[in-house]
Amino acid sequence: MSKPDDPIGFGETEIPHGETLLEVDGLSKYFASESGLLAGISLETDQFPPVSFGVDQVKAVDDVSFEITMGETLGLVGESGCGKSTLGRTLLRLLDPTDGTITFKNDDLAELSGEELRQKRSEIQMIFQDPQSSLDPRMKVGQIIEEPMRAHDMFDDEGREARAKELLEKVGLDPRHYNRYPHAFSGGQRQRINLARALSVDPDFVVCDEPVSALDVSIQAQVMNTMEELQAEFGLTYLFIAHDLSVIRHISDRVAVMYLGHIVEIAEKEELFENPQHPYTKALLESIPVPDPRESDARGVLEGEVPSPQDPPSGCRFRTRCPQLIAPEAYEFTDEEWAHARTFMRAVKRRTFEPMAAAEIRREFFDGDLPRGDAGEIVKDAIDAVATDTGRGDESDDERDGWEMATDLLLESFAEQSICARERPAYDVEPEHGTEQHFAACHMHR
Ligand SMILES: Nc1ncnc2c1ncn2[C@@H]1O[C@H](COP(=O)(O)OP(=O)(O)OP(=O)(O)O)[C@@H](O)[C@H]1O
Repeated sequence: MSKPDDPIGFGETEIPHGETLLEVDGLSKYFASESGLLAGISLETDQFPPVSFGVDQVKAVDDVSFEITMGETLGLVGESGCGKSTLGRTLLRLLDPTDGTITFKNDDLAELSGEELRQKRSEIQMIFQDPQSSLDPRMKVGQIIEEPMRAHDMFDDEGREARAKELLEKVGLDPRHYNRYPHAFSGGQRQRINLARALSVDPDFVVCDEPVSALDVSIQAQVMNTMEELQAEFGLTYLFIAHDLSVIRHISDRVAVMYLGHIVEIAEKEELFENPQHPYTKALLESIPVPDPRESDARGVLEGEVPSPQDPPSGCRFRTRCPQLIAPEAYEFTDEEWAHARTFMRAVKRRTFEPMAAAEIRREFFDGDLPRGDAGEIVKDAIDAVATDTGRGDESDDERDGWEMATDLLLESFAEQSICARERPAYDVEPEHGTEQHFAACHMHR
């Protein structure tokens, strides 16, 4: 925490350590999928007039809610494209939110504009991944660090220089390098310059977007350690975005896991790593490379592609890849029958097996026994549609072949009827480690 007599701090902030600093509620950010005159216009040959004017939107962040408390580091992790950067930028109002509120110290940032927003911006800063391109090569390090202070009319020239030099030292650089240009510094040092610049205006909250991803592993830990020291000294709160779980584990107090625009799990760090409750989190944790290659075969992998954020799955967004998709209640599946049907449905959808006779498919996927009742009839029709001896591929009069028919039949009858497709999950789980809330968006916890 910065002390009032600390020459570099501007005094205590009014929010006590551990109290809510930022609260995000129902935040969404949609992008128009294409810019230009013809964006959103599509040709539909089977209708009249053959043109539709649907606005295609990329739902990069979709109805996200969470809080960050004063002095903590919330890690935000997820695969590339899941919306992490968009969320970070929207919090800072570098992007305008489509919907929702961002309450920062009692102000709704989503509503602020003009001078009010400009004022707030000194309290929230951002550090980006690429320390190379975020530093203007024509400016000296001192000018770079002083720039935000100048923009916010802080201090006179002398005061700014004194603060810049002090900050250089605080971030682990030599204050005598004040007059050097960025190219004279290594990647890790350049990220330290970025840190000094962000801290120059004494922010409370720093959004760190993959700040160490471009650095060598050996340098990553050093920069993170410095960030932790600065956090303790200046009472900073971090939202730390990374795709690398070992980085997240190093620095976070709590962790939020993002998938396709939604937050699917939030928990204290130890709880999340030791007691993950969302199948996506489990898959991410299992995909961490292990030093012993003999173990690697046994590890789960994320199957299938991430669906398009333009047309995300209903209900749980992870359901199309989830190994634990819940059986639809309309049928009386046993656990084993459902496991077989689910595996078969995925294999047909992805066409992961060579065409074979119907009896062979039954043996391969169902141990020879189809599910009982209506579910069995559906599976039988699907098998017949793709099997070499009963396949209807050649007979179909439109472009749909047997695989497509089988895929549609199985998905519509089973996957789309699951609670996972019908309702968006949101549950609190009893934590095994610590006392913080453990949120998991998975119907297994219903
Ligand atoms: N300006 C934009 N216009 C249209 N779509 C965008 C824009 N910015 C991001 N997107 C889309 O929004 C989705 C989320 O992107 P975002 O960059 O936030 O993800 P991310 O998790 O930070 O990924 P990465 O780690 O690769 O940066 C992606 O599908 C991306 O293509």
